[in-house]
Amino acid sequence: MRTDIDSFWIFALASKCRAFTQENIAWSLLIIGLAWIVVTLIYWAYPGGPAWGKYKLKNTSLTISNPIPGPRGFPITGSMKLMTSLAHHKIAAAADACKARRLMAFSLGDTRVIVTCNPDVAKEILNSSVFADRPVKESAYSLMFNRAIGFAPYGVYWRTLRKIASTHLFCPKQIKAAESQRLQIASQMVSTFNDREKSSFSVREVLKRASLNNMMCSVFGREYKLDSFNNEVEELRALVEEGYDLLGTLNWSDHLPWLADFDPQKIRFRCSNLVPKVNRFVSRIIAEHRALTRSENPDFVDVLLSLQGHDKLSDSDMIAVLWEMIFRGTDTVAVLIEWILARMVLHPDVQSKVHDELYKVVGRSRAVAESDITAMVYLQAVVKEVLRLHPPGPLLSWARLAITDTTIDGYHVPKGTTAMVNMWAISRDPEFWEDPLEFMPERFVVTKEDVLEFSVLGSDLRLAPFGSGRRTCPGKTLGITTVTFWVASLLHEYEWVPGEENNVDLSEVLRLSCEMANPLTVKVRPRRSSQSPLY
Ligand code: HEM
Repeated sequence: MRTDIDSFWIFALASKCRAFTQENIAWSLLIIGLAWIVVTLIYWAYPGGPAWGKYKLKNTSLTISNPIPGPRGFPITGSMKLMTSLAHHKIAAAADACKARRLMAFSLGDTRVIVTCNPDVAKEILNSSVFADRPVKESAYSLMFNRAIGFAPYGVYWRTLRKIASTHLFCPKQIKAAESQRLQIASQMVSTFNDREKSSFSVREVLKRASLNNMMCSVFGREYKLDSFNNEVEELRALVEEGYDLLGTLNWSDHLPWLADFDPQKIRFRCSNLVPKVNRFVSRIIAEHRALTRSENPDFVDVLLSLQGHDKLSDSDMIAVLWEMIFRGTDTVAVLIEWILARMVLHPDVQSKVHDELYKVVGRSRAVAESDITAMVYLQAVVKEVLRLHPPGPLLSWARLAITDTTIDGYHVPKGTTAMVNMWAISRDPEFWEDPLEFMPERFVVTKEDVLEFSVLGSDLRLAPFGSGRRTCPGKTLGITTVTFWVASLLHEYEWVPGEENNVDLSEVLRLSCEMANPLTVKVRPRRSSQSPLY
């Protein structure tokens, strides 16, 4: 009330004062507007665009050597356009145009970003403790991912989760324990495809369902048949789909904070609708586990419930961790298998070499077992070659965040900068790969005794589709085991040929993972005359 009276007197006085004429107010606004435009243009003129210019101008006392080269983009928004559809292609093209493949700077609104298309610089970034944090998007916060491994800030809580993951969830014993479940799902996939033998069909639906069922079993201990409809699976599928969409969307409010109140893309609104549903779903499963006595084969919920002392998690943290596992483990695996099958259809000569290897290692009389995979050198090379040309996370899925000021490739990188690695560009670079666009699994087959096997698990940054360093993918062994075994089973049972339309379209679409833009359509021909069940 008092404030209203004060403002009344101020306006009354101002109206009497000659300085506050309409003309003067208009001039003042014009000058302020012009000053704002000038400052905006000065920010924008700096290499890398407005966010980098703002940093430079606010830190004039810092003697920052030469700036990191990069596109300016637009004033205020910077290079948002780089992050819309197929960001990995656009970023690589921009890096070429700016001659900045080693390190390029750009702005996403107020966010300073660096990106590299070079393996040495990628190693410097990913293996540095300075970049052990992640920039957290609003959607990730809203969807509780800041309490799960992927987006938890670097610190004690994140370290505890990583320790739990490596000692309990992804340890060799736990992966081995889920072998029979993978075998059963492989068998169900084979039967499903057998029913579709006569005509061409899309494989995506079956792969996504198989992958979701696999994660439902590992995480929640739920076993579902691939060909039967189940409300619980459908419910979870819808929740996961909505989550993918939200996390995969570039949220303008993350980079232009003044937009946040308006929620222009309705991301906050959709997240707030989704979270209670996820909470209800996962809480119900946790409650059921609490009510039961421990099973012999513990699932992830059992493992988390059994933790004691410092490692014990609250229910809400458990929900976040379990939800993330379903989320991360489902689409990466399905997306990668679809790319592998597409390449098999496109390169029948390579497919027949895998068939030969299957014949030698497994024979025709029995199904593939996981223990056969170690002897299948050529199949493993095929998986690596597909990871090289079609990494599910071409920009390594989630970026890193600089915790302190640091130096990368001789350039000053300030605290709070987001760092990305364009793995897609690195693994197609002719400087590091011979005939990089050719599909040649042979490049990964060790021929001479003195040549070391190429590991894709993060030690060689020319191909590190699971990332590297402290925040490398904890599910990589599980992921690669599942993919290789399922592909071996599918190729052992069938020959994969083009569908009626006779075309395999390798165009990509980048959501949370990089998928085939047009789902693969195929026909199958059984290879083993008597279709003996696998299980
Ligand atoms: C083909 C399969 C997979 C691929 C290509 C893949 C790829 C990746 C990549 C590139 C990262 C970021 C690494 C970095 O920043 O250095 C990541 C992180 C992560 N992945 Fe995977 N992943 C796969 C399977 C899985 C599976 C099966 C799970 C779990 C069930 C999983 C759970 C995670 C988690 C929790 C993180 C976050 C780690 C952290 O921030 O500490 N991933 N993954």
